Amino acid sequence: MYQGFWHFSHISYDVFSVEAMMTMQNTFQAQPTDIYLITLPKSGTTWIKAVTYAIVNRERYKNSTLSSHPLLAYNPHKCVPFLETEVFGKTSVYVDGCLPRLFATHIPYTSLPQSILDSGCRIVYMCRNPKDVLVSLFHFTNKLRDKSRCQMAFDEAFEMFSKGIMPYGPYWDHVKGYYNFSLEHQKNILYLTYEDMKEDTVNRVKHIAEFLGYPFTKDEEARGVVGEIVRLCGFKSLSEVNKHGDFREGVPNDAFFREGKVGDWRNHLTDEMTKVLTQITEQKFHGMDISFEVGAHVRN
Ligand SMILES: Nc1ncnc2c1ncn2[C@@H]1O[C@H](COP(=O)(O)OS(=O)(=O)O)[C@@H](OP(=O)(O)O)[C@H]1O
Repeated sequence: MYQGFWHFSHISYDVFSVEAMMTMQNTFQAQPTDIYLITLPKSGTTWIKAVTYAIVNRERYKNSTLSSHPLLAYNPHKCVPFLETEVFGKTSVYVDGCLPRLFATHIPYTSLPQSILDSGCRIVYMCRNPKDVLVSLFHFTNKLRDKSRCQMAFDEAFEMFSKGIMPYGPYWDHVKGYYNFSLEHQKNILYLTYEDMKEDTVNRVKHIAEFLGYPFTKDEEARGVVGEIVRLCGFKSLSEVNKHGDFREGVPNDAFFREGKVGDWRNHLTDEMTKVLTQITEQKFHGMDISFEVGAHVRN
């Protein structure tokens, strides 16, 4: 645990380790044009990476046939790198000196490199109903090939999650950290939920584009560019592209695409588990204008 949050150790995950993050805290230099996509694991990282990549690079690929778009060939995690992997030299496929630099990270607010906060760059934060995060994380870890390290029963996973133990957790503190930051810095951070994005993808995509300074023109809207991006980045399209192969050793591409639905927790949590997580969430988010109910919009 470091600065109130759980992290991997160097032995478990070198570039994502707490040691790597601590090094970066002091040395990483953000640029004002940078864009950071910040999430907790299993909160929509892959989706927001795809959407943002498609928005920001749409001019670049506008003449390419649909089949040559990078998102139809590569996992979105290859198109938008994690900050940690980039800083520690494991470059991704599509980071080739283009501006803006597009990074994703799970680093909690309290440990984010200061230069990111000082640079005035744009941050998109996406969170998701904790119950669905737990379920998604449970399935993901059980899909990893290194079974000895990750296998656990659902009630064990629940126990750990509700105690705050997950990578970059506690869940509630992570969400709250960025929520509080967003109250003071609405120009710099867009706070989204997975549920809102699911419910009204077209308008959310437009909103993200505007926030990032890449608004769709009337002509683009008339040509259906927004709809194309929504389809390209939709669960159906991405899960098809990523049906085979590995993202990295032991992590199959398809592990990032399971159901892509809101509310699958209802198929996993007992009434008692539901009660516990509801209580913790109500208590931790007391006074915050945040809801994961479909139809309830988070501040934007
Ligand atoms: N395009 C798209 N649209 C909607 N939903 C999507 C999409 N891509 C991935 N997913 C679902 O997101 C869940 C994985 O979360 P993350 O992408 O945050 O995982 S990770 O942190 O990058 O490992 C995981 O959710 P669950 O299906 O509930 O497990 C994925 O299925």
